[in-house]
Amino acid sequence: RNPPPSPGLALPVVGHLHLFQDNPVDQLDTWRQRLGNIYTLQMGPFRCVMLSGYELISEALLNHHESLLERPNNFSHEELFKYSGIISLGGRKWKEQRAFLQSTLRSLGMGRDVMAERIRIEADYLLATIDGFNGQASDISNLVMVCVTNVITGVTFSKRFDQGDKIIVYWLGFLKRLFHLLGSSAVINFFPVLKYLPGDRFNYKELKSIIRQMRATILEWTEKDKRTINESDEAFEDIVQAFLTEIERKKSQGVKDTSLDDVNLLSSALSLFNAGTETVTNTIVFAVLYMINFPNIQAKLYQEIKDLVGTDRAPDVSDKHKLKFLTAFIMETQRFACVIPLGIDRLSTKDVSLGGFTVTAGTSVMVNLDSVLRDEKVWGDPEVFRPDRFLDENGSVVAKKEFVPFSIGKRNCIGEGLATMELFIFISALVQKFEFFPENEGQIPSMEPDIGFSKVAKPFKVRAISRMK
Ligand code: HEM
Repeated sequence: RNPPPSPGLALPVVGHLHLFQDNPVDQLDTWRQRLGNIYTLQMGPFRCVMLSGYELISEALLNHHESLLERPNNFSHEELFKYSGIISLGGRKWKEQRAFLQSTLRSLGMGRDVMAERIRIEADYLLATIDGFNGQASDISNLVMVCVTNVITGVTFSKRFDQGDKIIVYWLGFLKRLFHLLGSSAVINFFPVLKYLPGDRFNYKELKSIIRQMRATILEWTEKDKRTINESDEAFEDIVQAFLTEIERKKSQGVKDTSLDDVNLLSSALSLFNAGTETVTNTIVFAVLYMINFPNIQAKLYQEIKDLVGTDRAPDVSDKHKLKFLTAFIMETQRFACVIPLGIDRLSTKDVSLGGFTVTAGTSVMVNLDSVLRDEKVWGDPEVFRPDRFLDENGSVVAKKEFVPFSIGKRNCIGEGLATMELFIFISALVQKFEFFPENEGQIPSMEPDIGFSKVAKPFKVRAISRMK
């Protein structure tokens, strides 16, 4: 069968888990250098194959996509999400759910002016709140997350919240804790028996309780009883309205085998929050961190906006083609930060031949996006933060195929269009309005991230001095 090589002896019960060092992403890179772009890891009873480098990842996700569209049978997808919602569904139901959400997001304006307007309102709120700090050093990550969350609550439920709102304070607590716990409880994916230990050493019980509370909140936000559903409606103000209408249509057509039901409504709404808030928030926070680390780059970003847009109005999406250095800066921020380093795990449903090896059916397949975004052969100096790498000699933006923060193929990020718009509007607004400094002069906060399921900047405070006063 020619299985991909493994990094060493797989011990009974634990497999290769004992070989992991503190920083898992660095560890995977070390194995890649020794074993090549494809290798096997035995994680408890589960066989995983790790793919690195653009060639192999694109071969898997573009050429063999039909065999790699499912999610593995692990604790996160099975027990927490009960194989429901866009992230955890597989097969025909996933296809139905994805097509429905994609077309609903499009009809709600993803990539168009109406969506830009929604984001603009949140960007204005962000600027006004930061301005209110009057240059006092503060950690802005929670505030950014409120604004980014409001974009999703707007699209999903037509709701928005102010920073001090009790419900949003709770919600952010859930979201932040959820991402932390998805990292610390990941070991249960490979050793399900650990969840039966007394106490809650691996945060299994807490994680389940948080998901339960998030589902209850989402159910409340849908305001199902207060909505009037009309099956013939074609225009909707939010995803919930579109979803409930489709549920009614399916019912009246007598369709039973469908993913458009109440369970998937809650789970897909939860999926959009889980996938669409941390990622965008972290990227914006990293952008501010990099601006503090590289004042020359910050000055150049401001100068570009000042020269090409001015300071009387905020930059909008139609300015993007002019703001080439800013666009390159955002791309370099995404490359350098790589907030979802290992994508979301897949399951091979057939034997797949990859890189000269056989990945047998039933194997978990992980794609190491970090290995592509930091590949020395592609970028030359991947450890250097250099936005200019995305500009050619005429100053035009170069879109390299290896720029893959949203992954590739049929199951790539469904929110790419929305995220790209959010990053442009939020970051350009911040650059135009403020000059950012470290909390204490001369003490630059570290760019080294905390690594769990996602990469997060270590907490830092920033002084934002308004350029408009
Ligand atoms: C900078 C921001 C973002 C990054 C870097 C990012 C990255 C990713 C990555 C790497 C995947 C895994 C794709 C794969 O399995 O191959 C993914 C999936 C997904 N993302 Fe994003 N994402 C971002 C923002 C968003 C936003 C704003 C939304 C909400 C609209 C969103 C919704 C999703 C969903 C629902 C999936 C699962 C898709 C599926 O299973 O079919 N993401 N994202």
